Amino acid sequence: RPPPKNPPPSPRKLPLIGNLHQMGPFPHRSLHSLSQVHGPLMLLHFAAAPVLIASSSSAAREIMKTHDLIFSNRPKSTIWEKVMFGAKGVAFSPYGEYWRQMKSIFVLQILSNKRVQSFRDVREEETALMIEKISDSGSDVVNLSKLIVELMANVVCRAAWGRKYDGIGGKGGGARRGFQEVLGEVLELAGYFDIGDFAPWLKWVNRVNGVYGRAERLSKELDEFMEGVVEEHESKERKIGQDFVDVLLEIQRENVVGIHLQRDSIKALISDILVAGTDTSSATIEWVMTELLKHPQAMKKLQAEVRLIAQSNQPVTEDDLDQMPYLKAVIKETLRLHPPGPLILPRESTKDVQVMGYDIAAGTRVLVNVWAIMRDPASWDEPEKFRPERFLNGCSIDFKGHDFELIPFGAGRRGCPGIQFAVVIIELVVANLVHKFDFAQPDGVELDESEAFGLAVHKKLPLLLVATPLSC
Ligand code: HEM
Repeated sequence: RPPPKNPPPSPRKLPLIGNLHQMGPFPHRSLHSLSQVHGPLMLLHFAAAPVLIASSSSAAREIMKTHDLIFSNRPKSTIWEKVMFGAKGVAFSPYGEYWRQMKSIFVLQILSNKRVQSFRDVREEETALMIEKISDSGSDVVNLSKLIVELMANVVCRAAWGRKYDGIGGKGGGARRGFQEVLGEVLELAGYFDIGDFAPWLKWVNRVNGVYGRAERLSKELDEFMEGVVEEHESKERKIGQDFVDVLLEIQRENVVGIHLQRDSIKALISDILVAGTDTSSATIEWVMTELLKHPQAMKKLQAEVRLIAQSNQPVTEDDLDQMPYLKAVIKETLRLHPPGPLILPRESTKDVQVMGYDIAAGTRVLVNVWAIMRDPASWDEPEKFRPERFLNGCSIDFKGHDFELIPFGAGRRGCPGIQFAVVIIELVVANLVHKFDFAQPDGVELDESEAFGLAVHKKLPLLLVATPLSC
């Protein structure tokens, strides 16, 4: 095919590797710097593959709204396919009828408002347990990051299959190692940059360095694990509940969506929830607490709001959350500055199309740099500052995918179906933490804000704190 006549501006590329040398360890930051020279829509090359980079809210709107249908495909991911049951879930399945049916199961059945509500007890119990662990630590240093990761894994696993992540073995009585370790490795590999997806002639690199071998081993382990979960749910002795696996098995039995839901699809959908739902939410809570520690005035203001609404000797409940506008503003501001997926998930064009007047060829990958968009001075006053107040006083900007200057959950057909599931647990955990404790850095420990890039961008170093209960 001849190259498009009017492509977007491109930084100079090198033979064979294209622009890969310009990526660095934090691609969202490198791409942001490049966009300041080449503009809000750039065409880069990762090896030979063209990759469109959108770095402004208008570019994002054209891609995820005006031409959403054309950009609703996901590019093929070899690792995701190997580990996640042939990518038969929602997140990486190609756009088409199968994806539409899986997404409708997510939106209407698994992550509907009613279903998310039904896990209220799970969220409140797990939050109370975490608060108890912190209380028990006395004046010792608490690794809050670790507690938050465990809490999120417990909440998601209890919603998915009715038990905590460490309370279940694989098929035949036990996986070879704990589920937490398996999940940790799945998350690590899911965030791996696979050069073989951009330059098939470089796939040998991942065979030699063992990444594909690891993915294949991990896929067997995950399959064994999920098979144990599904078999347990099918067993006649078990009382039918309403966790995600129960819902999926019922859809399978009753043929609700008009297709036979295969066993691998059930395992893939559950795995999608584990991968997309745990790390993103725990990273967000970590960043909220980090920003609050860095900004004592905001912490005080939030504590005052929460302590006014919730009774001092009772935990904050989900009923209380609607009366906490500052809490909601703090969470929005944190997602603006620290989106767990700074480049969201990649998209791919299915047809030739024009974006902002430039020609984009079919089959072009797309990365929307929401990190850059949400720090764009054209949309935000003092964008680098943490100022939750910007979302108060009648500001109607929300992150549900309509305001393209704030899109940490993406937008359009491929937008995140887990917003409600994520937001309610994030709000509940943060409200309970600041309600119950005053926090301080341990002596001699600086508040570190470095990032670790992966499927979700976390803090590089764990958040270590000393927690003093309110009553002291
Ligand atoms: C703070 C928490 C979360 C953030 C920031 C987040 C962000 C995102 C983003 C940016 C995308 C890509 C959207 C696009 O391409 O436009 C996405 C997709 C997705 N998310 Fe989330 N997410 C979060 C929590 C969750 C939770 C809790 C679940 C499930 C329980 C979930 C399930 C999914 C799924 C299945 C997709 C793929 C959708 C598709 O391809 O059609 N996410 N998420």
